[in-house]
Amino acid sequence: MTAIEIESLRKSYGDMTAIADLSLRIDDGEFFGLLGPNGAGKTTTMEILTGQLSPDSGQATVLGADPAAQPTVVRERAGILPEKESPPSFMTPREYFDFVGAIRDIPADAVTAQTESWADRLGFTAKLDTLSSDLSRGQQQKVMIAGAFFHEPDVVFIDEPLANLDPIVQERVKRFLRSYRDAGNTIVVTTHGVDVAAELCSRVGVMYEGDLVADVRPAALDADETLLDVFLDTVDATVDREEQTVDI
Ligand SMILES: Nc1ncnc2c1ncn2[C@@H]1O[C@H](COP(=O)(O)OP(=O)(O)OP(=O)(O)O)[C@@H](O)[C@H]1O
Repeated sequence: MTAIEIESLRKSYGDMTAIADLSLRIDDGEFFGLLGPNGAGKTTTMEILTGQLSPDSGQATVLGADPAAQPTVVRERAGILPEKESPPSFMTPREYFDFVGAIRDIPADAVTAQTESWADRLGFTAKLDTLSSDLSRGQQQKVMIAGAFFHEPDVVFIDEPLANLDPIVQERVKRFLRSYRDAGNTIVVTTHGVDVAAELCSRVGVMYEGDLVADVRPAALDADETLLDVFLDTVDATVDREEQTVDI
């Protein structure tokens, strides 16, 4: 089954083309990584898939629903962790989780169980009743990760999941993400961490100037080839091709 389908997607900001004719299919149960240099269009793609932005043309569907036309359908079934998002400064993590539980319609006892289990898993039990404004950036990131999974979404969109986390917590988050995918869920991450993508993802798409320029299965790479090699070679080859086109 297809979890995410993108067909001839285009999005510009004024004269700036952020997404140029992007097509991509992600199957149920894939752990998909979106890589690309700064400005490649990764965040714009994620924002379209999560219903935060409408495309200029083309189609995108998430679990069969159009995020632009049916944003609440997508938000109900998807977990979203945008880049640089923090829990509200005026709430404690416990209050934030109660809030997430309320808007997600999760029974109170399940919210309590999830709160305790996530605080234990990521090591912030002692901070559950501290105002978020008094948490470190990494502690805030832990709270946001937990909140994205509270309603056990079928599809999760995560921007830089390991940002600001110490190495011990990074390992715990990686282990959790693998187990979540092994349970049949679909995960889409955007990251600049090529090593992280190689380690976690079953499939990696490389974007450059709004287009997909490589589609790689890290496990299928030759022993003497790394994902970083593929990434650098693909981007270099695309830049060369464009420069030649301009010369002609
Ligand atoms: N609101 C906006 N207004 C104008 N231009 C924008 C806006 N948002 C993004 N862009 C431009 O669109 C292009 C794609 O941006 P996007 O944020 O999707 O890239 P990205 O791959 O996520 O980059 P990064 O890795 O740096 O986060 C960039 O050239 C960016 O400057």
